[in-house]
Amino acid sequence: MVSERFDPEQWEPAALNDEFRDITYHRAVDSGTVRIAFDRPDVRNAFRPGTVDELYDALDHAKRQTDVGCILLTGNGPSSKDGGWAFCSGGDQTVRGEDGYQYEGDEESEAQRVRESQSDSRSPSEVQSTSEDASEDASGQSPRAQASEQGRLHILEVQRLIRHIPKVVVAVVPGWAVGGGHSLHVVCDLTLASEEHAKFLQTDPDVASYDAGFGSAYLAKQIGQKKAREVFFLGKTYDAEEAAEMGMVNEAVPHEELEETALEWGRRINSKSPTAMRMLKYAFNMTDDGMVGQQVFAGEATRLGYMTDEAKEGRDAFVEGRDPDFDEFPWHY
Ligand SMILES: CC(C)(COP(=O)(O)OP(=O)(O)OC[C@H]1O[C@@H](n2cnc3c(N)ncnc32)[C@H](O)[C@@H]1OP(=O)(O)O)[C@@H](O)C(=O)NCCC(=O)NCCSC(=O)CCC(=O)c1ccccc1C(=O)O
Repeated sequence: MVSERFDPEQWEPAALNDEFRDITYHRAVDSGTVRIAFDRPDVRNAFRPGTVDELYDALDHAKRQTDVGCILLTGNGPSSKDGGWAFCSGGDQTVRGEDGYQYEGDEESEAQRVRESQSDSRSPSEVQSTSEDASEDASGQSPRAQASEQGRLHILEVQRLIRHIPKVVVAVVPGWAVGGGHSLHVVCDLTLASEEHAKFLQTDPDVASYDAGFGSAYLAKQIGQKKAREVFFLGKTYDAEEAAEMGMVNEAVPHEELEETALEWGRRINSKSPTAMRMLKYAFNMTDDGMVGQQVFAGEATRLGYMTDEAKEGRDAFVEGRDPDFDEFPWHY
């Protein structure tokens, strides 16, 4: 069983699913929707470094599927220990070291294996680095294979991927969204929550952590400064209805309808124009993302420009060694 509310008739395992240990990755049978789920329910779906690597890989894979328009990010459950539900409870505090979260056990062996296999051809700093885009990794290794001796804080790379992925990412919250898990739901485009079990809580300052980026500053854009400061400074727990009233949850639905509603949202999203949805996501991001936001939006504008006959004339003229002739193209106003 993947998760109690998971309907196996509606999903098939996606590529990479069998390689993952801490997450599951499925694709809907009837729409361009994928479901990526934390799969550590006994620890409220806390993430360790390997979890973050897998999450990055799954998101990066989903990003590249041109027939996928919607990504559901959720948490499997319930806990086999006490029946509790969670979206994600943030960084696994049991593996937190002095400079970040540590790979452990077989993750360490993986780190050692990767270091040994790469030591002939790469400097130590290269071995420890990751790029935001897996395809840009000089070694050709997936981020999953980049287990490091150093502590990691790379959930922020996942946050940036969610922010820039040209698809709609929906946080589907069946239980606790806490600490770094709360920040993840904040950075997702939409949040759908279980009426009965979803709970939203920021414990970052309790464990001397601080997401000073999207987790706090972007949250304040969603729910206002006073409320966002309350979330962090008082550490109150909010249920799904309260979170919806605050503006950080789009809708609260009965727990047993959560996954079906999420799939229905996926179908609605996939029925819309991919270009329009991509441009809208980047438009929403742009005002908060500074020059990077402008660059991402501008890149898509350039892509649209390249698709025109006008752009083809510019390219063809260069390739054919002649002056371009733009006379037939109007100066639109
Ligand atoms: C989530 C709780 C509120 C749930 O409470 P409750 O329902 O009473 O259940 P518990 O009995 O407490 O928990 C059940 C079981 O799960 C274990 N567990 C829960 N959360 C974690 C966790 N985060 N790490 C490890 N283990 C966890 C718990 O110990 C129990 O185990 P048993 O063996 O059964 O006893 C409550 O559990 C809770 O408050 N959890 C801690 C939440 C927390 O503080 N999370 C960390 C916040 S900091 C963070 O997430 C990192 C931030 C971050 O990502 C980041 C920030 C800035 C820069 C970079 C980064 C980055 O990249 O990491």
